[in-house]
Amino acid sequence: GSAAAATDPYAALARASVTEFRSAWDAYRRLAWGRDELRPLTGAGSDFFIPGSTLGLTIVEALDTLYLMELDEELDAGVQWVRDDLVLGQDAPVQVFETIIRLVGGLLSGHLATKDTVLLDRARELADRLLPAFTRSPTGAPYRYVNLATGAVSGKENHLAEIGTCITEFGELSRLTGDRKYYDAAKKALHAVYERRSRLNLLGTGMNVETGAWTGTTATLDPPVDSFYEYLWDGWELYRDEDLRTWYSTLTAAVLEHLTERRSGRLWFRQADMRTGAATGHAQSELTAFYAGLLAQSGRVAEGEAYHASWAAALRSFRLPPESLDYHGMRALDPSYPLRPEYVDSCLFLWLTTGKELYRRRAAEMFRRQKQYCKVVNGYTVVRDVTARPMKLGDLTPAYWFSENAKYYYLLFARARRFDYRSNYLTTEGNVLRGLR
Ligand SMILES: O=C1NC[C@H](CO)[C@@H](O)[C@@H]1O
Ligand SMILES: [Ca+2]
Repeated sequence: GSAAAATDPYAALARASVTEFRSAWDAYRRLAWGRDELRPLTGAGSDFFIPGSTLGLTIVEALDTLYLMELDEELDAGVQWVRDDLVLGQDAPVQVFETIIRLVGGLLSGHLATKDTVLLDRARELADRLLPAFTRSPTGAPYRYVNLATGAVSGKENHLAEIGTCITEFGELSRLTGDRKYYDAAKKALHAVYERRSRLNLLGTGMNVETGAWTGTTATLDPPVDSFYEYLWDGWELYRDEDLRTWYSTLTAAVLEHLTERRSGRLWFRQADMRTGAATGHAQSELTAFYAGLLAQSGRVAEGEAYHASWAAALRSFRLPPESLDYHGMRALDPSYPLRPEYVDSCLFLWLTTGKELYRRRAAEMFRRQKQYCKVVNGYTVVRDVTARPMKLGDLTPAYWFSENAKYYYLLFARARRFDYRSNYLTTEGNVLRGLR
C-alpha cells in the first residue's frame, strides 16, 4: 500500500472492522436472509416487529454501512430485497418509534446513498402508514403502536424517547418530498412534551398521549427518555428551527443544574423528582453514554469529555459495559451487554468534535473487547452476564449492530472515502442523513 498506509496505525483496524462486519453479514445472508434479525448460535432468524412476519430489519439497517464500506454487491442484494420482498401493509401493530428510527431512517439513508427512488417511495409509504399515530392523538404526542394496514392506533401511555425521536427522519422526508406534514407532526410531538415541563424545566419519563397527564414523574437521562434530548439538538442542527434550540437549551440547563452528580471525581447523571429536583436514584444505563457525544456536539465539550471519562473508568471495572450500573458502588444492576453502541457512538463524535486521538484509542479498545468476548462462529452475539467468567452469551445479533457499532468503528479507523468527516449528520440509529459522498 501507499506510504501513508505504512504509517497509519489504524489501517489494520480499518481492515479488521470490515472483516468483522462481514463475518456477521455473511452469517445473516447464509442463515436468516430476509428475516428481521439473526440468532447466530442457533443459526436461525428472528422477528423484531411482528411475530411470524418480517420487515427485513437487518437488511434495511445495513444499507448505508454497506455503502460506506464499498461493499456494493452486498448493497445491491439488499436494495433488491427491499424492491422485491419488503411488504409494508401488514395487518399488525408495530412500535412507531422503532419503525421510524430503524426502517424509515434506514430506507432514507439507503436512498441518499444509492439515489434509488424506490427506497424513498418505501420510506414515504411507511411514514404515511405511521402518521395516524400522530394525527389521531389529541395532544399530538403519538400513540405507541399503529397497525400498518388499518391505521388503528394503540398504546396511549407512551415514553418520551418514543414520543420525541422522529424529527430528523420525518424532517428529511419532508425535505425530500416537499410535504411538511412529516416535520410538523414530529415538531408537534416534541412540543406536547416541552409545554408540560415542570417549573424547574425538568421532564418526566412518560405521558398519556390522550390526556397529556404525566405517567412517570422521575427526571432522568436514562431510557425511556434519552434520545428525546438528542433530537431537539439534532432538529436544530439540521433545520435551524429556533424553537428546537430554545427548547434544547432550556431543558439542558435544567438537566445540568439538577441531575449532575460528581462521585469520586466522576460525572454522572442521577434521577430526581421532576417537580422538586430532589434526588431519587443513582442508576445509570449504558444507553446514556450517548450523552457524552451530544454534550460535546452542542457546545459543552468539557462536560462531554468528563462524562465519557466516567464510562471509560467504568470499562476498567467491567470488561464490557453493563446495561445498567449503580455509580455509587460501581455495581452492575443489569449485567447484560446486548452489543450496545452508545460508548463507541460517543467515541466517534468526541473524536470528530475534539480531534483527540484518545477517543480513537478508546474505540479501538472497545473493538478489541467486543471481538474478544462477543465473536462467535456466525458473527457476533449479545452477552447475558458480563460479570460471569467465562461470560455467559446470548443468541442474537441486534440489527442496530449493523447500523451502528460496525459503522462507527469503520468511520473511526478507515478514513472512509464515501463520508464527509467535516460536515455530516447521523441519526440516533446511526443512519447517515448528511455527509454521504
Ligand atoms: O437510540 C437507540 N437506542 C437503542 C438502540 C441501541 O442501544 C438503538 O436502537 C438506538 O441507538
Ligand atoms: Ca441512539
